Amino acid sequence: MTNFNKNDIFEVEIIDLTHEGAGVAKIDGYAFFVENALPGEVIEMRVMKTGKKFGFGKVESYLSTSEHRVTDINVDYLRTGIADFGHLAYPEQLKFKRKQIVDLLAKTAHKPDFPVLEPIASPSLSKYRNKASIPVRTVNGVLETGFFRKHSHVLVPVEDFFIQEDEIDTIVVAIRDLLRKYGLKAYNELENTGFIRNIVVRRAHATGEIMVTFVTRKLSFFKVDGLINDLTTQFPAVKSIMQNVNAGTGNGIFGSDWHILYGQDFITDTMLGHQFEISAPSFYQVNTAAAELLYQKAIELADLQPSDIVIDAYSGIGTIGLSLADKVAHVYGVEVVAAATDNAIKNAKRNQIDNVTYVTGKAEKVMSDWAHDGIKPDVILVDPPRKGLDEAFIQSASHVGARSIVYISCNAATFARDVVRFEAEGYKLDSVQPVDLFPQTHHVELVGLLTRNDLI
Ligand SMILES: C[S@@+](CC[C@H](N)C(=O)[O-])C[C@H]1O[C@@H](n2cnc3c(N)ncnc32)[C@H](O)[C@@H]1O
Repeated sequence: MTNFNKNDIFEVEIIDLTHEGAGVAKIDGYAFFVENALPGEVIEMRVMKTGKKFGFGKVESYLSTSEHRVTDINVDYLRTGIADFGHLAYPEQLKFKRKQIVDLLAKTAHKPDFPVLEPIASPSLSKYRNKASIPVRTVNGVLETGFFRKHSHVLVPVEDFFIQEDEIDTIVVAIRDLLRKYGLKAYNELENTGFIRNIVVRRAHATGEIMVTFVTRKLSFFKVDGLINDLTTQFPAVKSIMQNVNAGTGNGIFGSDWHILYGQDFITDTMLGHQFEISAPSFYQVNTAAAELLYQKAIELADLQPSDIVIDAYSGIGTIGLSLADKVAHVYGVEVVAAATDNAIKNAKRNQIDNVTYVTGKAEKVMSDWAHDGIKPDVILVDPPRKGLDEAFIQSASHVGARSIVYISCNAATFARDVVRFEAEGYKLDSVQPVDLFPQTHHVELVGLLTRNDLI
């Protein structure tokens, strides 16, 4: 076993990538993770840090570079994680994401070589994000907006975020300048002082309407009138300015205290031919055009019949359920964020859809209530957060006899775990279709279809 000291230099070959895009090199079986290094590349690596099981290295020089390397990427995008795969050619990003799903299904669900379909690419490879959550901090005595360096809270000032819509980058810089003009103080998380913690901007992809949320440490907002006047004069597309007060010291962006500073508390977008109100606390997919492809695929896999009862679990503002309601008899949706359910109910009315029922609650509890009430869904569509489904949800969902489960997942690891649980309850995995919602980043999205064994 080699002894490693900080600043030692080794010649190594990169043999793999971690799921977050770092290169992996091994010396005598000991793994080093190296930023900005791709499989096949031979580098001189400087040892930066070592632990019991693995260490971190830095590229000192490239002795050979990969044919799949993108050379004109700003390294700040890799350092901050804004685009941690930005140095890898897009077709290779897709291959890597597919392989991750294949590997996780092999490891966790004991399905070696499951025929995961070729990923559906995102229609846009950059400038696709319709939402930005930008931290505001003081750097060298000046209020700055940017992004934290990976695994840290050191702000790297950034003006061009590469994967966000241009209009969002422009308004973030303008807001930064207005905050400076009005002398507002950036948050200091070490001392829990200062005022502006984050700026959250959401822009409806189809309509161009913009919502700005100022996340502040306290309620009282110095010089807010001038700031709002300047901002709305400069950007007439701003339809909503919100304030969220977060006095906490944790990492969560939003607190629970919301105020309307200007206009309405929602913006409106169009997806798959329907209009959707979106409020600030509600989830809304960040890559609208790719999300439309994902939802279309999910609806296609559901193979809906006019007499079907569908459950849309983790329904957010109703995007999926309302997009399929005209094909079925009734849709029941459940979502834990009340503001999102409120949007879903209004969105149903706005689109003259009356065969839907949306409730606020935890999916695991409401699914069991529905089962007790005798609701017999034909299809259960789930779209949970990264932690996947609760065991209780899988139990109740499996006992109501739905012919299929359409599972949209943003985390292949929890998806693979939940496939095992559904299989124990009599379902079988039929297909897995990755859809790339997050080009240039490590994030993976997929839709899987499970069908009941006894129906085959
Ligand atoms: C990935 S989003 C999907 C939202 C929606 N289907 C869409 O595509 O816009 C997951 C949603 O699940 C909600 N959620 C999280 N935990 C939940 C729970 N235990 N029960 C119900 N909804 C939950 C979140 O608030 C969020 O709206």
